[in-house]
Amino acid sequence: MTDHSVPVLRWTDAPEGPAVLLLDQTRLPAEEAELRCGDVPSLVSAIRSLAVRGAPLLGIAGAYGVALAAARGEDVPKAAGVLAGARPTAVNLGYGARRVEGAHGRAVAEGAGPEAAAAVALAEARALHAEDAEASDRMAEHGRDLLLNTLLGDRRGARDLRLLTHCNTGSLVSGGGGTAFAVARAVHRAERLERLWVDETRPLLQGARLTAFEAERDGLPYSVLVDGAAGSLFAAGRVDAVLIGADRIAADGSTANKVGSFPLAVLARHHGVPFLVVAPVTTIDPETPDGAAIEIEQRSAEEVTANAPKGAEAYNPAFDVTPAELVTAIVTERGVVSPVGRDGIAAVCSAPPTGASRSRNGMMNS
Ligand SMILES: CSC[C@@H](O)[C@@H](O)C(=O)COP(=O)(O)O
Repeated sequence: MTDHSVPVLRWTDAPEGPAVLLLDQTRLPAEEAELRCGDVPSLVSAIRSLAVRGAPLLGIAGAYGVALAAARGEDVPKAAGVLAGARPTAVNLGYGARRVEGAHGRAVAEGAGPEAAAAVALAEARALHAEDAEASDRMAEHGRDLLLNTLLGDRRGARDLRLLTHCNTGSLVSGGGGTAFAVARAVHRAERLERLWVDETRPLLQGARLTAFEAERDGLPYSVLVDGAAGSLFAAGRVDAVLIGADRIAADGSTANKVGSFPLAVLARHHGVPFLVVAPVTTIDPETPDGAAIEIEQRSAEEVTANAPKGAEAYNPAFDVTPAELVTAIVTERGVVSPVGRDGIAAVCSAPPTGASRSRNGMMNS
């Protein structure tokens, strides 16, 4: 995993009181600066500005945010609601906030005083943080084995892999090594990565600024490309698989991820290339029946109109939805879902938390 001189996210009790400390991702790669969020409004602002971002890390931030409200003696359900709504698409944010709210509420119901209940909330946030780190390791193993042994092992022979990724999905978005990027890193450590193609990821450049930063740090061979160049790479036969993360996976396997992911899935299908989604089970939302039901965050026009005439209007969705039928497999910490559909999604959701992958109900061993 990438070592950051400033930790991606940590809790502090001292000296000025409890706070969530963040590596400010808006300032990368130029500067590794720490941002102190001493109350829920400042954390919500950091979430909205993408100082802290990426689905699993948003879950961790939401969890610590609720612990922060509890430590400050504030209205915990209200804080959880505000945090959960700060960005609508990434389901982990609400999951983390609501999980800690639940632990705090149960402690209060059992008679805990404010300090004891706040300690329970913090312990729950820490547990979620540790679980996410563990999940990264398992996803990396499952994804690497799926690529090297199952999907591409026979077809590609001994040739090393050219993997294409979009947005940023490494240790900057996780308590551990990340999701899709963690798989690329594992392939690299297996000495089977020829190249990681890094989409720059318009408009906020999470690929060019953040994934390239992580690839550089971890020594992966990589190239940055503008998002629109992916088609010519596929046409030239220079992509062996696409790896992306997810912000929300619906019950049918349809996947919301950074805008520009869906066109990659179409390209991958056209060229017969596997398209893999790598995400922890916490990113699956069984309450969302299908892709059409996923709320897509719309962002400000200013993010895309810097070079347009004054007053230009914009269409700026943060995410798009890839239909389940275009996803070759979903790699989770509990195993791999393939084919992707309701049965496989239901099976992985009910699999034991650290269990090995299974070979029934649409899940296959990797
Ligand atoms: C493991 S991260 C998966 C997704 O959260 C990631 O691909 C993504 O789209 C992040 O979007 P962002 O708007 O930068 O938070």
